[in-house]
Amino acid sequence: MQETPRKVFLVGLTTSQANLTYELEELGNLARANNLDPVETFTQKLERPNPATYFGKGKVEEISAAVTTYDVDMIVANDELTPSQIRNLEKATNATVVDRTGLILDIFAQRAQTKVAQLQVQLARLQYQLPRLRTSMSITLDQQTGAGGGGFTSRGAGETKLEQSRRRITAQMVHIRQELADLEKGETTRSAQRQNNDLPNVALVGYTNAGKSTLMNRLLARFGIGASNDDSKQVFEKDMLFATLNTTVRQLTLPDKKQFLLSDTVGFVSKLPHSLVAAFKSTLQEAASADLLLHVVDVSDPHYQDMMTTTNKTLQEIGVSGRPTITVYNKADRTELVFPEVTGENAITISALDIASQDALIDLIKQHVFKDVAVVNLHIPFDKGNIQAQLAAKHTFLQEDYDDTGTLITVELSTNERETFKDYIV
Ligand SMILES: Nc1nc2c(ncn2[C@@H]2O[C@H](COP(=O)(O)OP(=O)(O)OP(=O)(O)O)[C@@H](O)[C@H]2O)c(=O)[nH]1
Ligand SMILES: [Mg+2]
Repeated sequence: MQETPRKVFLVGLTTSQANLTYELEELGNLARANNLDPVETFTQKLERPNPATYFGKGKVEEISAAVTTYDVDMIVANDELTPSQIRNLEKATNATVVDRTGLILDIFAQRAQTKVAQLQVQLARLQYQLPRLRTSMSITLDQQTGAGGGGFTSRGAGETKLEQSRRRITAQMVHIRQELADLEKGETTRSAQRQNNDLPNVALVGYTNAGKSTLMNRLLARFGIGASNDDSKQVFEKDMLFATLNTTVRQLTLPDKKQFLLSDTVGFVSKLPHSLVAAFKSTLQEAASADLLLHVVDVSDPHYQDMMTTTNKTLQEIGVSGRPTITVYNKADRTELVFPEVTGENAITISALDIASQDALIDLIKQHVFKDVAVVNLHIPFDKGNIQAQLAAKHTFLQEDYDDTGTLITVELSTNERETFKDYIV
């Protein structure tokens, strides 16, 4: 059963580049996803954060007073704070201070389903926790990760105890890295096998909650193996932040037998902690090696442009750049926009829930990933029936005829396939 949400303050700074309205709305969503209830927001305009207390002195006093008035015991900060900023703010306000990074790590920890995701998140948390052992948040983290055994509850705890915790965490990190390396070896093999498969690889990427998994499921229901009869191939979709943490790859077969692989990936949010970005780099290999990215955008969100910028920045950070991309403006059913509508070579407005939209998107994907196909004529001797079967499994023949020695086939082949079957091309 869900406990009553804990009341918190959201606090943030307007620095020169920040879009604080967008970031605070996002922070509120992150807080709510952690069962926190933001009751008030405090902001201040500063060139850069105060190195000691994040806010200036006056603001800290204002917040301290409000902590008493509102009877709030937790403050959520919009940036990643330094360990000493957290400690000083906690001392001044008498409340627990959590930063954006801590919140995101907690959500990921709750959502992680697979062994790899769990280890990656745990590693990221320990890395975050290590320099923060003397903040009150680390006590909660301790209990959750079992890292420090929930050992010290007062800030005056002895250096030895602190040293012990540090050592334990470091040892745990070494262990997890080893376990991950072992697990990833298996994953690399699988991914290499897929590459041999020769099928174009299309990856769904985008901001969290944009509708990536929904789109994947709708397309799978129609074009997946076994199609709608097979629910086990469906991925998890839900109206929540970070519903998906691990990458799923599925094969789609279109009515004309053209095939491609579609992968669903973790969603992004601004200021995604570096430790998590690093941790999920390997999970995001599918996106990095994709022939085509579908950048899914929730166009019904007033902040969708900021979300697009966030996604592009994150992709760059994980080393995915210069990939051919289609921007998919999704959830148009919640707006006044016309859909489905192709708006240029690389953009389309759709609703993932709408069949006509799915078809229009598939057409656009085909134009991109099968653009190297060409019509060829093949002559296959009668004793090479296996070659003909191989082709028939993947293609609808445009024409089929016979002569004395074999079958004459007209079919669309990709560059790779034209190479494979070059002996039969006439
Ligand atoms: N109205 C409407 N809702 C949609 C559409 N696409 C997705 N949704 C809803 O949006 C919510 C989030 O969808 P998901 O598919 O889980 O989003 P995601 O991009 O996979 O999110 P993460 O896994 O968190 O990154 C769900 O409640 C969906 O039903 C759409 O085209 N129209
Ligand atoms: Mg998802």
